[in-house]
Amino acid sequence: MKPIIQATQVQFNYGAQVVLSGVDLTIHPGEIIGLIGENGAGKTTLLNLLLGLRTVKQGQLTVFDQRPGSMISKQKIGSMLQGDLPIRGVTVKDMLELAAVQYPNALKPTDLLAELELTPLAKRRLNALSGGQLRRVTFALALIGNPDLLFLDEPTVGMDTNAQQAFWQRINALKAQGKTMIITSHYLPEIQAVADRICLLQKGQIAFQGTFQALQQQYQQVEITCQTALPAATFMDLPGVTAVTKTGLQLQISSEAGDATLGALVPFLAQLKQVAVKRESLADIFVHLTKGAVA
Ligand SMILES: Nc1ncnc2c1ncn2[C@@H]1O[C@H](COP(=O)(O)OP(=O)(O)OP(=O)(O)O)[C@@H](O)[C@H]1O
Repeated sequence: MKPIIQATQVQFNYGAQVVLSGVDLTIHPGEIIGLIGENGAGKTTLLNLLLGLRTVKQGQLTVFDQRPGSMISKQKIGSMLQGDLPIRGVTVKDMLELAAVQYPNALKPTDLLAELELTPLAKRRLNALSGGQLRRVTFALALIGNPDLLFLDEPTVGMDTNAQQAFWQRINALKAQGKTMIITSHYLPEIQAVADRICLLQKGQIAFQGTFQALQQQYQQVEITCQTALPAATFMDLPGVTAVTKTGLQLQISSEAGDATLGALVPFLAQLKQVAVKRESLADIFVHLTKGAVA
């Protein structure tokens, strides 16, 4: 399948500050990419390059086989960027109608408002919306052109819990329709749940690209808990073990090589009860990978 986005050795700098370097990225139709990284890692800059708002300094970047910012790619992309402030004096419905005329396959504003449960806000001026309401309207603006490709930069910031749930339901529905998305978020459980692939940017470089499962496999930190009468010392020297604590019968083993440690526990299994293994979440792994790295 032909990729929608192809980045080869992309580099970008603001003056002397290199913000992105050596970025290779291929995104296929229907994929959801979770773009994560610390503050200042270069996520928004990458989205700006993909939108043609900034120009690549070195390397190649194509979107729908075109240079970023071309008319064809503009008509196929919907974006929700940080600090997006549409014209604030107009009403929600008028804003959507103004936006709709720019796209050949636009959705009907009233239908979209109904689908996103925004009809009660249709006649409200944008400057009379709360922060979370404005974010939801900005999402509607990203969808109005019925885009094939969506860039969503920290989309749920400011949304209340109900709005966030409705947002992720909508994202799953869009995924089912085959839309392609790049989503950045600092709420990593959201990214873990929705992304087909994670792309971790560190100081402007891609430090990891792949499924969450592949990241978990690469990062073998696990916590094993169980009940046993065996002394803690039995487990200290097993492969991968970094710490062992025991309180009463309750044993906790920390390991940096989960598969190796679990394998070495097999001979003891008859003496271990209620064994539980907790693998690291995306948020845990992110902390380990970025700890001490200042962007
Ligand atoms: N207009 C600009 N002029 C100069 N430097 C900039 C400009 N915009 C961003 N930068 C710098 O580029 C780097 C990358 O910024 P970017 O906004 O892409 O990071 P980010 O990963 O999106 O961060 P965050 O998670 O905080 O949104 C940062 O060091 C930032 O200070």
